[in-house]
Amino acid sequence: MTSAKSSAPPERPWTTGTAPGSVPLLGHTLALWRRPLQFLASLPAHGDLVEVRLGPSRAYLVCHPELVRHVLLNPRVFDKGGVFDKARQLLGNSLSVSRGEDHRYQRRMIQPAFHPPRIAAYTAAVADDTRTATGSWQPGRTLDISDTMHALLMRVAARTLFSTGVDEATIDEARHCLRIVSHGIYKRTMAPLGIMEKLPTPGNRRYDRANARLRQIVDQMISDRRRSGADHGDLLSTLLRAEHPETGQGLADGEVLDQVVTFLVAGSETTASTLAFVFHLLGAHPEVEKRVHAEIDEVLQGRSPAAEDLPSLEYTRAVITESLRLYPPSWMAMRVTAAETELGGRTVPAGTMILYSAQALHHNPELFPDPERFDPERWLPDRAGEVPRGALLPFGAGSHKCIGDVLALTETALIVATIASRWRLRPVPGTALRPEPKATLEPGPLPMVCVPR
Ligand code: HEM
Repeated sequence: MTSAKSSAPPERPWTTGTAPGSVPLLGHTLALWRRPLQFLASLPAHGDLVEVRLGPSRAYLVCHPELVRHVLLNPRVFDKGGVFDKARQLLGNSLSVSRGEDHRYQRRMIQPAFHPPRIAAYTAAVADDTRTATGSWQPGRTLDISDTMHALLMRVAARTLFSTGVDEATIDEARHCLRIVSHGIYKRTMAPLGIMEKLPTPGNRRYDRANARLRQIVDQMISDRRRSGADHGDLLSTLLRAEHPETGQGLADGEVLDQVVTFLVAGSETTASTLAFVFHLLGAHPEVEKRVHAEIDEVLQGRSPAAEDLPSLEYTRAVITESLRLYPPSWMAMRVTAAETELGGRTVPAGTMILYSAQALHHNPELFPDPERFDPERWLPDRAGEVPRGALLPFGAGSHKCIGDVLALTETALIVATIASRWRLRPVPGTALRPEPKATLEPGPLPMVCVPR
Protein backbone atom coordinates (compact mmCIF):
# COMPACT_ATOMS: atom_id res chain seq x y z
CA MET A 1 0.00 0.00 0.00
CA THR A 2 1.17 3.55 -0.66
CA SER A 3 1.30 6.13 2.10
CA ALA A 4 -0.45 8.66 -0.11
CA LYS A 5 -2.13 11.56 1.70
CA SER A 6 -5.22 13.31 0.39
CA SER A 7 -5.52 17.07 0.24
CA ALA A 8 -7.54 18.35 3.21
CA PRO A 9 -11.10 17.03 3.06
CA PRO A 10 -13.81 19.67 3.00
CA GLU A 11 -14.85 20.62 6.53
CA ARG A 12 -18.40 20.51 7.81
CA PRO A 13 -20.17 18.58 10.50
CA TRP A 14 -20.77 15.62 8.17
CA THR A 15 -23.55 13.18 8.90
CA THR A 16 -22.79 9.50 8.60
CA GLY A 17 -25.17 6.57 8.65
CA THR A 18 -25.63 2.94 7.74
CA ALA A 19 -27.98 1.75 5.01
CA PRO A 20 -31.03 0.07 6.55
CA GLY A 21 -32.04 -3.51 5.79
CA SER A 22 -28.73 -5.36 6.17
CA VAL A 23 -29.25 -9.14 6.36
CA PRO A 24 -26.87 -11.63 7.97
CA LEU A 25 -23.96 -12.76 5.77
CA LEU A 26 -25.08 -10.88 2.66
CA GLY A 27 -25.48 -7.41 4.16
CA HIS A 28 -27.00 -5.16 1.46
CA THR A 29 -25.79 -7.21 -1.49
CA LEU A 30 -29.28 -8.38 -2.47
CA ALA A 31 -30.80 -4.88 -2.26
CA LEU A 32 -28.00 -3.51 -4.42
CA TRP A 33 -28.33 -6.39 -6.85
CA ARG A 34 -32.14 -6.53 -7.11
CA ARG A 35 -33.19 -2.87 -7.07
CA PRO A 36 -29.95 -0.90 -7.40
CA LEU A 37 -31.46 2.37 -8.62
CA GLN A 38 -34.07 2.59 -5.87
CA PHE A 39 -31.58 1.41 -3.22
CA LEU A 40 -28.95 3.98 -4.22
CA ALA A 41 -31.46 6.83 -4.47
CA SER A 42 -32.72 6.00 -0.93
CA LEU A 43 -29.29 6.25 0.73
CA PRO A 44 -28.63 10.04 0.89
CA ALA A 45 -31.51 10.24 3.42
CA HIS A 46 -29.20 8.34 5.83
CA GLY A 47 -26.23 10.69 5.76
CA ASP A 48 -23.53 12.44 3.74
CA LEU A 49 -21.51 9.23 3.97
CA VAL A 50 -23.44 5.97 4.19
CA GLU A 51 -22.01 2.60 5.08
CA VAL A 52 -23.13 -0.31 2.95
CA ARG A 53 -22.28 -3.94 3.76
CA LEU A 54 -21.36 -6.10 0.81
CA GLY A 55 -21.09 -9.58 2.30
CA PRO A 56 -18.27 -9.39 4.84
CA SER A 57 -16.86 -6.12 3.38
CA ARG A 58 -17.77 -2.58 4.31
CA ALA A 59 -18.16 -0.04 1.52
CA TYR A 60 -19.17 3.61 1.71
CA LEU A 61 -21.43 5.56 -0.61
CA VAL A 62 -20.44 9.23 -0.70
CA CYS A 63 -23.72 11.15 -0.93
CA HIS A 64 -22.80 14.81 -0.44
CA PRO A 65 -21.56 16.53 -3.64
CA GLU A 66 -18.57 18.08 -1.80
CA LEU A 67 -17.50 14.68 -0.48
CA VAL A 68 -17.89 13.18 -3.95
CA ARG A 69 -15.66 15.94 -5.33
CA HIS A 70 -13.10 15.26 -2.63
CA VAL A 71 -12.99 11.57 -3.61
CA LEU A 72 -12.76 12.24 -7.35
CA LEU A 73 -10.17 15.03 -7.07
CA ASN A 74 -7.80 12.87 -4.98
CA PRO A 75 -7.04 9.89 -7.22
CA ARG A 76 -3.85 9.03 -5.34
CA VAL A 77 -5.89 8.16 -2.25
CA PHE A 78 -9.13 7.12 -3.94
CA ASP A 79 -7.68 4.91 -6.62
CA LYS A 80 -9.08 2.74 -9.40
CA GLY A 81 -9.02 -0.69 -7.75
CA GLY A 82 -11.60 -3.44 -7.23
CA VAL A 83 -13.75 -3.85 -10.35
CA PHE A 84 -11.15 -1.89 -12.35
CA ASP A 85 -8.51 -4.53 -11.49
CA LYS A 86 -10.84 -7.15 -12.95
CA ALA A 87 -11.71 -4.97 -15.95
CA ARG A 88 -7.98 -4.54 -16.64
CA GLN A 89 -7.77 -8.29 -17.27
CA LEU A 90 -10.51 -7.99 -19.87
CA LEU A 91 -9.76 -4.60 -21.46
CA GLY A 92 -5.97 -4.46 -21.10
CA ASN A 93 -4.34 -1.49 -19.41
CA SER A 94 -6.32 1.02 -21.45
CA LEU A 95 -7.34 4.58 -20.53
CA SER A 96 -10.46 3.84 -18.49
CA VAL A 97 -8.75 1.31 -16.20
CA SER A 98 -5.14 2.59 -16.01
CA ARG A 99 -3.93 4.52 -12.98
CA GLY A 100 -1.18 6.83 -11.74
CA GLU A 101 1.62 7.93 -14.05
CA ASP A 102 0.52 5.53 -16.77
CA HIS A 103 -2.96 7.03 -16.77
CA ARG A 104 -1.54 10.57 -16.96
CA TYR A 105 0.59 9.58 -19.97
CA GLN A 106 -2.32 7.89 -21.77
CA ARG A 107 -4.64 10.81 -21.09
CA ARG A 108 -2.12 13.36 -22.48
CA MET A 109 -1.53 11.19 -25.51
CA ILE A 110 -5.22 10.67 -26.34
CA GLN A 111 -6.63 14.10 -25.41
CA PRO A 112 -5.85 15.77 -28.80
CA ALA A 113 -8.38 13.48 -30.51
CA PHE A 114 -11.06 15.17 -28.35
CA HIS A 115 -9.97 18.81 -28.70
CA PRO A 116 -12.75 21.18 -29.83
CA PRO A 117 -11.47 21.60 -33.43
CA ARG A 118 -11.47 17.80 -33.82
CA ILE A 119 -15.00 17.56 -32.45
CA ALA A 120 -16.12 20.34 -34.79
CA ALA A 121 -14.57 18.36 -37.66
CA TYR A 122 -16.70 15.32 -36.71
CA THR A 123 -20.02 17.20 -36.82
CA ALA A 124 -20.67 17.00 -40.57
CA ALA A 125 -20.26 13.21 -40.45
CA VAL A 126 -22.63 12.95 -37.46
CA ALA A 127 -25.40 14.95 -39.18
CA ASP A 128 -24.76 13.07 -42.43
CA ASP A 129 -24.96 9.61 -40.80
CA THR A 130 -28.14 10.65 -38.99
CA ARG A 131 -29.79 11.72 -42.25
CA THR A 132 -28.72 8.46 -43.89
CA ALA A 133 -30.06 6.41 -40.97
CA THR A 134 -33.42 8.22 -40.99
CA GLY A 135 -33.61 8.14 -44.81
CA SER A 136 -35.39 4.78 -44.69
CA TRP A 137 -37.96 5.82 -42.06
CA GLN A 138 -41.56 5.72 -43.27
CA PRO A 139 -44.55 7.56 -41.79
CA GLY A 140 -46.32 5.27 -39.33
CA ARG A 141 -43.40 2.84 -39.07
CA THR A 142 -42.61 1.53 -35.58
CA LEU A 143 -38.95 1.29 -34.56
CA ASP A 144 -37.12 0.51 -31.38
CA ILE A 145 -35.43 3.81 -30.65
CA SER A 146 -32.89 2.19 -28.28
CA ASP A 147 -31.69 -0.19 -30.95
CA THR A 148 -31.84 2.46 -33.68
CA MET A 149 -29.69 4.89 -31.67
CA HIS A 150 -27.21 2.17 -30.84
CA ALA A 151 -26.80 1.29 -34.52
CA LEU A 152 -26.41 4.97 -35.42
CA LEU A 153 -23.81 5.64 -32.73
CA MET A 154 -21.73 2.66 -33.85
CA ARG A 155 -21.72 4.02 -37.40
CA VAL A 156 -20.85 7.50 -36.15
CA ALA A 157 -17.95 6.15 -34.04
CA ALA A 158 -16.65 4.13 -36.98
CA ARG A 159 -16.66 7.20 -39.22
CA THR A 160 -15.47 9.86 -36.80
CA LEU A 161 -13.09 8.31 -34.24
CA PHE A 162 -11.78 5.61 -36.54
CA SER A 163 -12.46 7.05 -40.04
CA THR A 164 -12.93 3.53 -41.26
CA GLY A 165 -14.34 2.51 -44.58
CA VAL A 166 -15.58 -0.79 -43.09
CA ASP A 167 -18.87 -1.84 -44.69
CA GLU A 168 -22.25 -1.50 -42.95
CA ALA A 169 -22.67 -5.25 -42.41
CA THR A 170 -19.35 -5.45 -40.53
CA ILE A 171 -20.23 -2.40 -38.42
CA ASP A 172 -23.54 -4.07 -37.52
CA GLU A 173 -21.73 -7.28 -36.66
CA ALA A 174 -19.28 -5.32 -34.47
CA ARG A 175 -22.24 -3.69 -32.73
CA HIS A 176 -23.85 -7.03 -32.03
CA CYS A 177 -20.55 -8.36 -30.61
CA LEU A 178 -19.98 -5.17 -28.60
CA ARG A 179 -23.30 -5.56 -26.77
CA ILE A 180 -22.43 -9.11 -25.74
CA VAL A 181 -18.89 -8.10 -24.75
CA SER A 182 -20.02 -5.04 -22.80
CA HIS A 183 -22.64 -7.05 -20.82
CA GLY A 184 -20.08 -9.82 -20.31
CA ILE A 185 -17.46 -7.42 -18.95
CA TYR A 186 -20.01 -6.02 -16.51
CA LYS A 187 -21.03 -9.49 -15.31
CA ARG A 188 -17.42 -10.59 -14.97
CA THR A 189 -16.29 -7.51 -13.06
CA MET A 190 -19.27 -7.66 -10.67
CA ALA A 191 -19.12 -11.42 -10.02
CA PRO A 192 -17.76 -11.92 -6.50
CA LEU A 193 -15.97 -15.23 -7.15
CA GLY A 194 -15.17 -15.23 -10.86
CA ILE A 195 -15.88 -18.97 -11.15
CA MET A 196 -19.12 -19.03 -13.15
CA GLU A 197 -17.52 -17.04 -15.98
CA LYS A 198 -14.89 -19.72 -16.52
CA LEU A 199 -17.36 -22.60 -17.00
CA PRO A 200 -18.10 -23.73 -20.58
CA THR A 201 -21.73 -22.53 -20.49
CA PRO A 202 -23.51 -21.37 -23.70
CA GLY A 203 -23.45 -17.78 -22.36
CA ASN A 204 -19.70 -17.88 -21.72
CA ARG A 205 -19.03 -19.40 -25.13
CA ARG A 206 -21.14 -16.65 -26.72
CA TYR A 207 -19.06 -14.04 -24.88
CA ASP A 208 -15.77 -15.64 -26.00
CA ARG A 209 -16.94 -15.82 -29.62
CA ALA A 210 -18.20 -12.22 -29.63
CA ASN A 211 -15.01 -10.96 -27.98
CA ALA A 212 -12.82 -12.81 -30.49
CA ARG A 213 -14.84 -11.55 -33.49
CA LEU A 214 -14.94 -7.94 -32.22
CA ARG A 215 -11.18 -7.99 -31.76
CA GLN A 216 -10.72 -9.51 -35.22
CA ILE A 217 -12.75 -6.69 -36.81
CA VAL A 218 -10.84 -3.99 -34.90
CA ASP A 219 -7.52 -5.70 -35.65
CA GLN A 220 -8.31 -5.60 -39.38
CA MET A 221 -9.16 -1.90 -39.08
CA ILE A 222 -5.80 -1.24 -37.39
CA SER A 223 -3.75 -3.14 -39.97
CA ASP A 224 -5.61 -1.43 -42.84
CA ARG A 225 -4.74 1.95 -41.34
CA ARG A 226 -1.11 1.01 -40.65
CA ARG A 227 -0.81 -0.19 -44.24
CA SER A 228 -2.36 2.94 -45.75
CA GLY A 229 -0.18 5.20 -43.57
CA ALA A 230 -2.90 7.89 -43.80
CA ASP A 231 -3.21 10.35 -40.91
CA HIS A 232 -6.85 11.32 -40.41
CA GLY A 233 -6.16 13.20 -37.16
CA ASP A 234 -8.79 10.97 -35.52
CA LEU A 235 -8.52 8.78 -32.41
CA LEU A 236 -7.07 5.85 -34.35
CA SER A 237 -4.32 8.02 -35.93
CA THR A 238 -3.59 9.54 -32.51
CA LEU A 239 -3.13 6.07 -31.03
CA LEU A 240 -0.99 4.84 -33.93
CA ARG A 241 1.25 7.92 -33.87
CA ALA A 242 1.71 7.95 -30.08
CA GLU A 243 5.28 7.87 -28.76
CA HIS A 244 6.19 7.63 -25.11
CA PRO A 245 8.00 10.89 -24.17
CA GLU A 246 10.83 9.03 -22.37
CA THR A 247 11.24 5.75 -24.22
CA GLY A 248 10.10 7.01 -27.64
CA GLN A 249 8.19 3.73 -27.99
CA GLY A 250 4.86 3.59 -29.79
CA LEU A 251 1.88 1.43 -28.88
CA ALA A 252 1.93 -2.20 -30.01
CA ASP A 253 -1.07 -3.27 -32.12
CA GLY A 254 -2.48 -5.20 -29.13
CA GLU A 255 -2.42 -2.02 -27.02
CA VAL A 256 -4.13 0.01 -29.76
CA LEU A 257 -6.73 -2.73 -29.99
CA ASP A 258 -7.43 -2.61 -26.23
CA GLN A 259 -7.86 1.17 -26.42
CA VAL A 260 -10.24 0.96 -29.38
CA VAL A 261 -12.41 -1.67 -27.66
CA THR A 262 -12.38 0.46 -24.48
CA PHE A 263 -13.56 3.52 -26.39
CA LEU A 264 -16.31 1.55 -28.11
CA VAL A 265 -17.48 0.16 -24.76
CA ALA A 266 -17.25 3.53 -22.93
CA GLY A 267 -18.55 5.76 -25.69
CA SER A 268 -21.20 4.14 -27.82
CA GLU A 269 -23.78 2.64 -25.43
CA THR A 270 -23.67 5.64 -23.08
CA THR A 271 -24.41 8.14 -25.85
CA ALA A 272 -26.94 5.88 -27.59
CA SER A 273 -28.84 5.35 -24.33
CA THR A 274 -28.86 9.10 -23.66
CA LEU A 275 -30.46 9.69 -27.06
CA ALA A 276 -33.06 6.98 -26.51
CA PHE A 277 -33.97 8.48 -23.10
CA VAL A 278 -34.25 11.96 -24.69
CA PHE A 279 -36.63 10.75 -27.43
CA HIS A 280 -38.66 8.83 -24.86
CA LEU A 281 -38.97 11.98 -22.70
CA LEU A 282 -39.92 14.13 -25.68
CA GLY A 283 -42.58 11.61 -26.70
CA ALA A 284 -43.99 11.60 -23.17
CA HIS A 285 -44.01 15.42 -22.83
CA PRO A 286 -45.59 16.95 -25.95
CA GLU A 287 -45.38 20.51 -24.54
CA VAL A 288 -41.58 20.16 -24.17
CA GLU A 289 -41.34 18.56 -27.60
CA LYS A 290 -43.23 21.49 -29.12
CA ARG A 291 -40.78 23.96 -27.61
CA VAL A 292 -37.79 21.92 -28.85
CA HIS A 293 -39.27 21.87 -32.36
CA ALA A 294 -39.88 25.62 -32.31
CA GLU A 295 -36.30 26.30 -31.19
CA ILE A 296 -34.79 23.97 -33.79
CA ASP A 297 -36.91 25.48 -36.59
CA GLU A 298 -35.97 29.00 -35.59
CA VAL A 299 -32.24 28.33 -35.27
CA LEU A 300 -31.76 26.06 -38.27
CA GLN A 301 -34.26 27.60 -40.72
CA GLY A 302 -34.34 24.25 -42.54
CA ARG A 303 -30.53 23.78 -42.65
CA SER A 304 -28.56 20.84 -41.26
CA PRO A 305 -27.22 21.59 -37.78
CA ALA A 306 -23.52 22.44 -37.38
CA ALA A 307 -21.32 22.88 -34.30
CA GLU A 308 -21.87 26.69 -34.40
CA ASP A 309 -25.63 26.18 -33.96
CA LEU A 310 -25.34 24.35 -30.66
CA PRO A 311 -24.97 27.40 -28.36
CA SER A 312 -28.26 28.74 -29.78
CA LEU A 313 -30.09 25.47 -29.07
CA GLU A 314 -30.36 26.39 -25.40
CA TYR A 315 -33.65 24.68 -24.61
CA THR A 316 -32.74 21.52 -26.54
CA ARG A 317 -29.50 21.31 -24.53
CA ALA A 318 -31.48 21.82 -21.30
CA VAL A 319 -33.65 18.82 -22.29
CA ILE A 320 -30.52 16.71 -22.81
CA THR A 321 -29.06 17.79 -19.45
CA GLU A 322 -32.32 17.00 -17.68
CA SER A 323 -32.38 13.58 -19.33
CA LEU A 324 -28.80 12.93 -18.12
CA ARG A 325 -29.92 13.97 -14.64
CA LEU A 326 -32.94 11.65 -14.56
CA TYR A 327 -31.23 8.75 -16.33
CA PRO A 328 -27.46 8.98 -15.88
CA PRO A 329 -25.93 6.28 -18.11
CA SER A 330 -22.98 5.95 -15.74
CA TRP A 331 -25.14 5.31 -12.67
CA MET A 332 -22.51 4.13 -10.21
CA ALA A 333 -18.72 3.99 -10.06
CA MET A 334 -16.19 3.05 -7.46
CA ARG A 335 -12.76 3.73 -6.05
CA VAL A 336 -10.64 1.92 -3.47
CA THR A 337 -8.67 3.74 -0.75
CA ALA A 338 -4.93 3.35 -1.36
CA ALA A 339 -4.15 4.43 2.22
CA GLU A 340 -5.98 5.09 5.46
CA THR A 341 -7.78 8.39 5.11
CA GLU A 342 -10.36 10.71 6.66
CA LEU A 343 -13.67 10.86 4.86
CA GLY A 344 -16.84 12.55 6.08
CA GLY A 345 -15.48 12.63 9.63
CA ARG A 346 -14.63 8.92 9.63
CA THR A 347 -11.28 7.19 9.50
CA VAL A 348 -11.50 4.82 6.57
CA PRO A 349 -8.87 2.05 6.34
CA ALA A 350 -6.79 1.34 3.24
CA GLY A 351 -8.44 -1.06 0.81
CA THR A 352 -12.01 0.18 1.46
CA MET A 353 -14.45 0.37 -1.42
CA ILE A 354 -15.85 3.88 -1.94
CA LEU A 355 -18.90 4.20 -4.19
CA TYR A 356 -20.20 7.32 -5.87
CA SER A 357 -23.44 7.37 -7.78
CA ALA A 358 -24.87 9.91 -10.20
CA GLN A 359 -28.20 8.16 -9.62
CA ALA A 360 -28.05 8.91 -5.87
CA LEU A 361 -26.97 12.54 -6.40
CA HIS A 362 -29.42 13.31 -9.20
CA HIS A 363 -32.47 11.94 -7.35
CA ASN A 364 -31.71 13.60 -4.01
CA PRO A 365 -34.57 16.04 -3.16
CA GLU A 366 -32.12 18.17 -1.13
CA LEU A 367 -30.19 18.87 -4.33
CA PHE A 368 -33.01 18.80 -6.90
CA PRO A 369 -36.48 19.76 -5.66
CA ASP A 370 -39.13 17.35 -6.95
CA PRO A 371 -36.37 15.11 -8.33
CA GLU A 372 -38.59 12.68 -10.28
CA ARG A 373 -40.13 15.51 -12.30
CA PHE A 374 -38.82 16.01 -15.86
CA ASP A 375 -38.16 19.74 -15.73
CA PRO A 376 -35.71 21.00 -18.41
CA GLU A 377 -36.15 24.56 -17.12
CA ARG A 378 -33.87 23.71 -14.20
CA TRP A 379 -31.04 24.17 -16.69
CA LEU A 380 -32.05 27.49 -18.26
CA PRO A 381 -29.77 30.38 -17.24
CA ASP A 382 -32.13 31.96 -14.69
CA ARG A 383 -32.44 28.73 -12.67
CA ALA A 384 -29.23 26.78 -13.37
CA GLY A 385 -27.40 28.81 -10.68
CA GLU A 386 -29.68 27.27 -8.01
CA VAL A 387 -28.14 23.82 -8.49
CA PRO A 388 -25.50 23.12 -5.81
CA ARG A 389 -21.91 22.69 -7.03
CA GLY A 390 -21.15 19.10 -8.01
CA ALA A 391 -24.78 17.94 -7.77
CA LEU A 392 -24.96 17.15 -11.49
CA LEU A 393 -22.31 14.57 -12.28
CA PRO A 394 -23.13 12.54 -15.40
CA PHE A 395 -19.51 12.59 -16.59
CA GLY A 396 -17.68 12.28 -13.26
CA ALA A 397 -14.94 14.72 -12.25
CA GLY A 398 -11.19 14.98 -11.70
CA SER A 399 -8.46 13.22 -13.65
CA HIS A 400 -10.74 10.33 -14.67
CA LYS A 401 -13.56 12.61 -15.83
CA CYS A 402 -15.08 11.36 -19.08
CA ILE A 403 -12.73 12.25 -21.93
CA GLY A 404 -15.66 12.05 -24.35
CA ASP A 405 -18.03 14.43 -22.50
CA VAL A 406 -17.98 17.28 -25.04
CA LEU A 407 -18.13 14.83 -27.93
CA ALA A 408 -21.10 13.03 -26.37
CA LEU A 409 -23.02 16.26 -25.75
CA THR A 410 -22.23 17.54 -29.24
CA GLU A 411 -23.31 14.29 -30.91
CA THR A 412 -26.48 14.12 -28.82
CA ALA A 413 -27.53 17.69 -29.63
CA LEU A 414 -26.74 17.26 -33.34
CA ILE A 415 -28.65 14.00 -33.62
CA VAL A 416 -31.67 15.33 -31.70
CA ALA A 417 -31.72 18.47 -33.88
CA THR A 418 -31.33 16.51 -37.13
CA ILE A 419 -34.09 14.03 -36.30
CA ALA A 420 -36.50 16.45 -34.57
CA SER A 421 -36.35 18.90 -37.49
CA ARG A 422 -38.10 16.27 -39.63
CA TRP A 423 -39.69 13.67 -37.37
CA ARG A 424 -41.80 13.29 -34.28
CA LEU A 425 -41.44 10.01 -32.41
CA ARG A 426 -44.64 8.90 -30.71
CA PRO A 427 -44.50 6.29 -27.93
CA VAL A 428 -46.41 3.09 -28.66
CA PRO A 429 -49.33 3.11 -26.17
CA GLY A 430 -48.76 0.77 -23.25
CA THR A 431 -44.97 0.89 -23.47
CA ALA A 432 -43.42 1.60 -20.10
CA LEU A 433 -39.85 2.77 -19.61
CA ARG A 434 -37.95 0.33 -17.40
CA PRO A 435 -34.35 1.51 -17.15
CA GLU A 436 -31.97 -1.42 -16.74
CA PRO A 437 -28.85 -0.74 -14.67
CA LYS A 438 -26.11 -2.79 -16.29
CA ALA A 439 -22.60 -1.64 -17.24
CA THR A 440 -24.48 1.52 -18.17
CA LEU A 441 -28.08 2.50 -17.51
CA GLU A 442 -29.96 1.12 -20.49
CA PRO A 443 -33.46 2.19 -21.53
CA GLY A 444 -34.48 -1.31 -22.67
CA PRO A 445 -36.64 -1.70 -25.81
CA LEU A 446 -38.58 1.49 -26.60
CA PRO A 447 -40.89 1.09 -29.60
CA MET A 448 -41.83 4.46 -31.11
CA VAL A 449 -43.83 5.42 -34.18
CA CYS A 450 -42.32 7.76 -36.80
CA VAL A 451 -44.55 10.71 -37.66
CA PRO A 452 -43.30 13.26 -40.21
CA ARG A 453 -43.46 16.87 -39.06
C1 HEM B 1 -23.55 10.48 -22.52
C2 HEM B 1 -22.45 9.80 -22.76
C3 HEM B 1 -21.41 9.48 -21.72
C4 HEM B 1 -21.49 9.41 -20.36
C5 HEM B 1 -22.71 9.66 -19.49
C6 HEM B 1 -20.18 9.07 -19.87
C7 HEM B 1 -19.86 8.96 -18.51
C8 HEM B 1 -18.57 8.74 -18.04
C9 HEM B 1 -18.19 8.78 -16.64
C10 HEM B 1 -19.12 9.06 -15.47
C11 HEM B 1 -16.86 8.51 -16.57
C12 HEM B 1 -16.01 8.48 -15.30
C13 HEM B 1 -16.17 7.16 -14.57
C14 HEM B 1 -15.44 7.13 -13.24
O1 HEM B 1 -15.40 8.13 -12.50
O2 HEM B 1 -14.92 6.06 -12.90
C15 HEM B 1 -16.41 8.28 -17.93
C16 HEM B 1 -15.11 7.96 -18.27
C17 HEM B 1 -14.72 7.70 -19.56
N1 HEM B 1 -15.45 7.89 -20.71
FE1 HEM B 1 -17.35 8.52 -20.82
N2 HEM B 1 -19.34 8.91 -20.93
C18 HEM B 1 -20.04 9.18 -22.08
C19 HEM B 1 -19.56 9.19 -23.37
C20 HEM B 1 -18.27 8.88 -23.72
C21 HEM B 1 -17.74 8.95 -25.06
C22 HEM B 1 -18.48 9.46 -26.29
C23 HEM B 1 -16.45 8.48 -24.99
C24 HEM B 1 -15.43 8.34 -26.07
C25 HEM B 1 -15.69 8.16 -27.34
C26 HEM B 1 -16.18 8.14 -23.60
C27 HEM B 1 -14.99 7.62 -23.13
C28 HEM B 1 -14.67 7.53 -21.79
C29 HEM B 1 -13.36 7.08 -21.31
C30 HEM B 1 -12.21 6.58 -22.16
C31 HEM B 1 -13.39 7.20 -19.90
C32 HEM B 1 -12.25 6.93 -18.94
C33 HEM B 1 -11.52 8.26 -18.71
C34 HEM B 1 -10.33 8.18 -17.77
O3 HEM B 1 -10.35 7.34 -16.84
O4 HEM B 1 -9.40 8.98 -17.97
N3 HEM B 1 -17.30 8.40 -22.87
N4 HEM B 1 -17.45 8.45 -18.81
